[in-house]
Amino acid sequence: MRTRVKICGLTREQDVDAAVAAGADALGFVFHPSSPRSVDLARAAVLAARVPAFVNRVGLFVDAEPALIAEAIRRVPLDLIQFHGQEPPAACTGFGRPWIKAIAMRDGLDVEVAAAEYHGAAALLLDTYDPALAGGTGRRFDWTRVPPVLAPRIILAGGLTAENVAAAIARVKPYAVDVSGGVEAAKGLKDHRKINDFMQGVRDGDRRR
Ligand SMILES: O=C(O)c1ccccc1NCC(=O)[C@H](O)[C@H](O)COP(=O)(O)O
Repeated sequence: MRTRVKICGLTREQDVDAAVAAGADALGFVFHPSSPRSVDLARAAVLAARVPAFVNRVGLFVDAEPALIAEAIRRVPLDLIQFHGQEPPAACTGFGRPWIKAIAMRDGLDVEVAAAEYHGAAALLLDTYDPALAGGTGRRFDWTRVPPVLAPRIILAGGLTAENVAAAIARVKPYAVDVSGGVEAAKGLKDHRKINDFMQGVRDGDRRR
């Protein structure tokens, strides 16, 4: 199976185009005001409109008001919603879109229990826990904590780069990988060479799955 790739935190037209050209399967737009990668709805609508068919547009929220999520769906062509905060399962449904739940890999977390709790999710995005940041930490977690039985539902995130993504794929065999900081020149500004190198790393990983 080919590992899918989501590139998150896009803020510029040229970065959207570069990610699509490199073969990304999904692009993430961060609607979390305190993120350095945050975009407002008008900007996201412009960026999302550039994305061709068969590439998914993902709107990322952190404990957002339902009214804001509903407005984003009205104004921005979003294919999926990513919940990246403390949202309980009931808060993730009812928006008329498939959804991804991000799970912070804090010490002691039982991933299988979390997966059962969020059984309605299209996928679970496992990300590094940081008490000060909701996401985009740029740091990896211990990949051996991912139960192999869940791998087909997992989007692996946290500190992935062109240098480590092949090993991550060989170890975890996730459905998809998610990257933000590992393909950036600065926060919110993607480096197109890093994007291409990352995609090559994914292909290398797929040969080792
Ligand atoms: O990217 C952010 O700034 C961010 C802020 C708040 C919540 C989530 C955020 N990003 C979520 C993502 O999906 C990132 O791609 C994921 O956390 C991995 O980031 P990185 O470790 O930089 O690759």
